[in-house]
Amino acid sequence: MSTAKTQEYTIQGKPAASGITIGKAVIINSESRTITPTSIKKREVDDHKERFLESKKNLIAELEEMSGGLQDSQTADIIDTQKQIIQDPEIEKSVFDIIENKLLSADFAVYQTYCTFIERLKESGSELFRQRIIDLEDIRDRFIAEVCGQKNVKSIKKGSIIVTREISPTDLVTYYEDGASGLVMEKGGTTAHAAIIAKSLGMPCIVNAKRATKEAVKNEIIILDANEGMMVLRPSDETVKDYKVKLKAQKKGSKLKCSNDFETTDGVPFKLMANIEFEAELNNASKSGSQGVGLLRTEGLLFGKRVRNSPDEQQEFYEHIVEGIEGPVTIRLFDIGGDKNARRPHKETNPFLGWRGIRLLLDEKKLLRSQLQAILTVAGKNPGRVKILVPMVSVIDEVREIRNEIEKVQGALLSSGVDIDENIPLGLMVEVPSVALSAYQFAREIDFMSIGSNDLTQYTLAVDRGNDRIHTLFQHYHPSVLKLIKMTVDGAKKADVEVSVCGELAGDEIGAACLFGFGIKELSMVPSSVPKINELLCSKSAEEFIKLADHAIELSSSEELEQLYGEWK
Ligand SMILES: C=C(OP(=O)(O)O)C(=O)O
Repeated sequence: MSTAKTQEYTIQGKPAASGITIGKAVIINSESRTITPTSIKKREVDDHKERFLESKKNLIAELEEMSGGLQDSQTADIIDTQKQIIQDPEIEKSVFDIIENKLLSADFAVYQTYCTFIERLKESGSELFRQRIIDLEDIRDRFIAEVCGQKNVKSIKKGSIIVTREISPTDLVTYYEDGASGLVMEKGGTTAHAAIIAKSLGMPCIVNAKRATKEAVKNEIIILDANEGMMVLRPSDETVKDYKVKLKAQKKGSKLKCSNDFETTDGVPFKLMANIEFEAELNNASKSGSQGVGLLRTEGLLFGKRVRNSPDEQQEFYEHIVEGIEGPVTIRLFDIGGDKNARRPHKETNPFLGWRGIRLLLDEKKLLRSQLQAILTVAGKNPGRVKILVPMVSVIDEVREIRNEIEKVQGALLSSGVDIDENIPLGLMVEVPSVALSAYQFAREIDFMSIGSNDLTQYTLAVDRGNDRIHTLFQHYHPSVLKLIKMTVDGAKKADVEVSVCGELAGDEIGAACLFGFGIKELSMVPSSVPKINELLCSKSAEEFIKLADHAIELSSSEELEQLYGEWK
């Protein structure tokens, strides 16, 4: 609900992806727990019933996809129960009754129906029904997101600015492909997954914009100035005029290509790579001048309306990426869990510390093997170009087990006459402090290491990277994070293994300068950051970066590093 403000005013957030855009607001309220009743006309009844049935079909299909990839019987049971609930004729009867007889919208009909059932179960006080309640709440929220999602996707016009509490990366890409030009999120920090994708797509984005969905009005023109971390509501004609001038300058000034060679003033070479997840990012990645893909996130293949998880579908995707860019492509195995769990059946109290990344894949062998089969087939066709990266490693056995799995799948491919790349490099993400602290021991087991500074920061500082209440504590320049990075470099060097960084720190000026100073010669980042980091690393000698890094590691806080950098630069 909007306030009665009629004058221009701004909402301040935090810049997550730079740029300015002017467009009509599209409000997406992804927090669907309280839905207010919306009346509909008699002639709209069929449309709303149809919307319900369509959403039901999509949810069932999604659950079936999920159970196709999952093996453990507990998970299969939960999925089965959820399917039964969705297909329960009582639910459909109640939803239709609300739509037809009370003339209320499909999202509210779903909401009220599920809430009534949940209340009944709660009243029974039975411990046995507890899991049922969780299932019902989960389905209710997904159902509403699905019903509303269809409505919202249809109403997106080219140039629209998405204003939402939070959004999944796959939904964001869908809106981007429909022409959305910017993103305002009420929740999240600058390393929330959707914010990273927005940056990669070149969409201006701010996070932490309090009350944005309440204050912005659907279809009203707003200005998103992500350089200043704010959005302007009800802008005056004069403000719009000023911003149009800024927009023109932005178009002229946007530089997508590196203008320097990839070496410092004293000739020390470095590599700058791109982080991508969707085909939509490929164009920016190759235009940016990056020397390959240092991180291909693959979770997008499993969620939302883009599900493509069979080996053939995955193979097509990986091939498209490998063909679409020059240089090596590092494919990270599915990193499901944490904030990338929108459609997972298990609810966990601490998802970031739970069933995530490699932990999940080693339990879900069918899913793991289908991905390995696809990657290894593409690697066989493009020898020397594909690397495999393992997410969320915390103990050494996980690395050994995954190597074993790779060998098994390679054996099966060879016996069916498929070429393989026998020397495909296997690397691990350094995200958990246990790996950084024992870097040498881990490095001996693998071919390369890639530091995921986003997760390494969250696990070192015990700060949920997406939690807006504590976002100021998420400090990737924190001396303890830098010390762990340095320890990783030292351990890897002893084992003669290369280290790169693929977290946001690599695309950040202060971060990149220190990382290079620590001796890290490969940095992977959102494509739009490549030219800026190239310019920075080409502007000084390796010795100067080393001096900065040596000094940085002795500091006591992030603020001190920012100050030091200002003086150093
Ligand atoms: C690159 C990283 O992974 P994610 O996809 O979780 O941001 C990281 O944690 O730094």
